[in-house]
Amino acid sequence: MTARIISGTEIAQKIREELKEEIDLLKSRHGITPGLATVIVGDDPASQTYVSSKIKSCQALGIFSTNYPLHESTSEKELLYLVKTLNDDPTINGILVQVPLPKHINENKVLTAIHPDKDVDGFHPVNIGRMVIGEQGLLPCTPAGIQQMLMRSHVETNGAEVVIVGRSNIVGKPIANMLMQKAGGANATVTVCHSATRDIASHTRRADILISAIGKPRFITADMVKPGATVIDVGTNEIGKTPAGKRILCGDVDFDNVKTVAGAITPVPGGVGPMTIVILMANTVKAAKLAHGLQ
Ligand SMILES: Nc1nc2c(c(=O)[nH]1)N[C@@H](CN(C=O)c1ccc(C(=O)N[C@@H](CCC(=O)O)C(=O)O)cc1)CN2
Repeated sequence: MTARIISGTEIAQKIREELKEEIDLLKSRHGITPGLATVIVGDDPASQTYVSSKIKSCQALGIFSTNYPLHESTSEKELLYLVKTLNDDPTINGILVQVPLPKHINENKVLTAIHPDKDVDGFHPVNIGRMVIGEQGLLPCTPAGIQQMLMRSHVETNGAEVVIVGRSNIVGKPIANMLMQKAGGANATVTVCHSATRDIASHTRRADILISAIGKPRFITADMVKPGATVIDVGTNEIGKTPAGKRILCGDVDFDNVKTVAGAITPVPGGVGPMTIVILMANTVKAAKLAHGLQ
């Protein structure tokens, strides 16, 4: 048996088509063009790839985007000043500061300086709080992308055993909360494994839905997966470069072996990654509608 492939590339394309219609209507009926500001500090190649993908996605959809590539030495004070300027800019509905930031900058201080209504990453405590209590807000892109993959692929989540490996602030913790939600959520039973968890495999083998977001290449092996389980691989681990210098990626999951056990699986690349980008686009449109009292 070989697992069904859950293609983030295909699902993201479908969502992009839906968004394009929404954006065209915003423009034709209300004269509104959603605006996204992207901020990147330093020259990390992976971050540059991701921000470039976000900008290209804006251009394809007709979202106004403006990029602020800052030098590695940019001070925290200078970055906070830029964020404040963008908070006050009416043409900008969403602000994205690419993480990780250089060590001399307090990341949480910068991310919480973004106005919650422009926090299209869904990282701000106000949006995290809204998510936890089930109120409308801006959801973090990768967790919301995973939720869309599960919903649109008709993966049964109600009462499902979900095991998440990883407890980061941008994936593990928020996806755990989202999938345990009842109203509008997955209504699942959630376990979160992390660096202090003993015998991780004893948990992963229980999972109907296994989500790995730890950044360890091929960490999840076939013996760690329940036959027929749905496996969501959030890992984007660089394991080398092509002769042309392009990054070679693999996920947290040993895809070639796990796909012989799993019932459904997401690939890397082409799985969760594209969903992160398209949910960012959706959040920017949502923020634009909110700013104009249409949401
Ligand atoms: N401000 C933010 N910073 C970061 C976020 C985020 O959501 N907001 N998430 C991650 C990185 N990330 C988004 O920026 C991200 C990761 C991967 C992809 C993606 O499309 N990956 C492709 C492969 C791309 C490649 O060739 O490297 C895939 O998996 O198919 C998009 C966005 C950390 N920082």
